[in-house]
Amino acid sequence: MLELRNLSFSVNEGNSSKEILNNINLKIDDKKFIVITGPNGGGKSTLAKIIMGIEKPTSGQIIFNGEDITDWDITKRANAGISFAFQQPVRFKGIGVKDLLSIAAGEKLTTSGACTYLSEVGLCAADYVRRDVDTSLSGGEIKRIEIATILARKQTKLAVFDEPEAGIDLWSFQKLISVFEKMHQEQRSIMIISHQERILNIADEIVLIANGSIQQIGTKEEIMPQLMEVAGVCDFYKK
Ligand SMILES: Nc1ncnc2c1ncn2[C@@H]1O[C@H](COP(=O)(O)OP(=O)(O)OP(=O)(O)O)[C@@H](O)[C@H]1O
Repeated sequence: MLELRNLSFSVNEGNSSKEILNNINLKIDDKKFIVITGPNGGGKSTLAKIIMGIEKPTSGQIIFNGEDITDWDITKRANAGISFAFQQPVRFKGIGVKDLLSIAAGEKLTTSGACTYLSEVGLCAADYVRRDVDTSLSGGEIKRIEIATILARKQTKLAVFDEPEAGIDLWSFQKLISVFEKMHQEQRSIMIISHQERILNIADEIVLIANGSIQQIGTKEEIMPQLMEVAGVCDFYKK
């Protein structure tokens, strides 16, 4: 499904270059659920942005379903079936929640159709379906609405979520776990960037990224000891 080959990413800082990702090699097979984890600033979000086409790698290749998509723009990648939920979702003044879900679905949704997706992410649909996707929504609300847009995108083959748990209350978090499990059962590939042990628990495979490099790939049992060794990360893994 997705293969990252020798992927590196650097940015210019004054007269020098700062390396953010260094020689990342990773395969995400069809229908796999992988979690990317690791300490703050390790390069996880940058990797997700490179997969979606928001950032361009300095070197390396991205192969999706056998095609080299390294030079494809965001729209082409989205049309090919890659969906992305931002760590901090974008807000749109003047666009309603129902409109946004319709854009994601690629068809004009009925109110009840839009409500189905909102209910799946634990929102009382009637309260939100007529709201705008603007700054009046709380952080947890906009996060869940964005996750609902990914559910509405039926052509999604690979869904990438950047810290979906951020700002989500405990009850809704349990709902989200069910959403990810359902997506997995629907045979979509899922990549979630997360610090949450309950998300690590349901992954097929966990990738530990620190200092811009993949440190280890394995099951939760294999990864946990190394995870705890990576300086300063222990506090982030809350049960
Ligand atoms: N455009 C940029 N210019 C300069 N530095 C950048 C740029 N983009 C990312 N970085 C730096 O690269 C590092 C990796 O950032 P990234 O957001 O990918 O980390 P992360 O692993 O997702 O962290 P977190 O867990 O805190 O979300 C950070 O030190 C960040 O400040």
